Amino acid sequence: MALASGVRFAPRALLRPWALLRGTTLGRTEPAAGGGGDGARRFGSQRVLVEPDAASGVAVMKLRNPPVNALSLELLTELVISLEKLENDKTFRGIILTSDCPRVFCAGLDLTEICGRNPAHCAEYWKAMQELWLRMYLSSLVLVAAINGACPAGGCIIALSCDCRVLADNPKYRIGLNETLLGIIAPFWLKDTYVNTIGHRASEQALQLGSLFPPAEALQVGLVDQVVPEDQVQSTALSEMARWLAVPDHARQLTKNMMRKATADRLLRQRDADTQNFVSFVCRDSIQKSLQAYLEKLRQRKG
Ligand SMILES: CC/C=C\C/C=C\C/C=C\CC/C=C/CC(=O)SCCNC(=O)CCNC(=O)[C@H](O)C(C)(C)COP(=O)(O)OP(=O)(O)OC[C@H]1O[C@@H](n2cnc3c(N)ncnc32)[C@H](O)[C@@H]1OP(=O)(O)O
Repeated sequence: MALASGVRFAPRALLRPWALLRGTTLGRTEPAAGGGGDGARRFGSQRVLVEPDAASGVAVMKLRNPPVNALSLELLTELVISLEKLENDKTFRGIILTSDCPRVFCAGLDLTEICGRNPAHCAEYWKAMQELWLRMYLSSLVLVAAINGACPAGGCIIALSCDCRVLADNPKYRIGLNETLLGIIAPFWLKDTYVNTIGHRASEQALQLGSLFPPAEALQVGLVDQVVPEDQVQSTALSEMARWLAVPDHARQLTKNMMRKATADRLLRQRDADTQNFVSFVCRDSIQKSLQAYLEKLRQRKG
């Protein structure tokens, strides 16, 4: 997205996301329940519901990939497209990101995308993950995460890519990077995002231990900015948004860029190497075995 200074803020898509979406409903616009004018029209895709409010310049973007909003390739792609659409529409200055699935904000990577898949698929998947992170982390819009459910691993990264996080006060809604408990390792740009948010020492501990923080601890360590009763998450996110939108866009955007560019550039410089690392790591027999075992455990603990 172009800034007043002419600096291009978010990297252009290196993917060809449209190709994935043939036959989906992306781009369809429908009236919101009880809505009337343009400002109340929804658009979106199968897995991302966008409720734009032109009057306030704020859109609510809801993840709806049941049961747990796992980041499938399709969800990643649809998120990038929806974000780009809002960024290209000068009406919008902010997005509230939340979940349409009960009790889960986002379960992180869709493990079925990297279990028993060939290297080419894993590479395509990881590039889509990189793309979403880059787009969100550098977005010129204000992004507020209204975290209304569990938020492990990749879910936490989605939340950390936002400018501000409001978490519902429910002990089951834990947030953090638990990769080590799955026998995998957070890549450097997830680690950098963590360090940028909660500092080096806290990240060192939390990453090695694979800590998932309940709300009070998440607030204490600085992973989230507010913890509020569940029925106040949306209204609090809107109040936070108002606070951020009170700042002139150009000053806030340039400051955000100043704070985040070095971290994003680090990935941009070594994107291919990062993809190769990921693919060779997750395709190892031993890693495939632990991912399979973890998925099996998730499936069995149901009911
Ligand atoms: C030397 C090193 C060099 C280089 C390193 C390079 C790269 C590094 C490598 C890898 C880094 C990769 C980064 C990974 C980040 C991630 O995001 S990994 C994913 C981690 N996610 C989790 O651990 C969450 C797991 N899920 C849960 O804990 C719970 O499901 C949750 C609390 C979210 C919700 O609980 P509940 O409501 O009770 O739901 P269920 O547990 O019953 O689940 C319902 C069905 O959903 C399936 N499912 C859950 N999570 C996932 C998932 N992440 N992917 C796919 N599927 C998932 C679950 O199996 C149930 O399915 P079923 O209905 O039984 O078929």
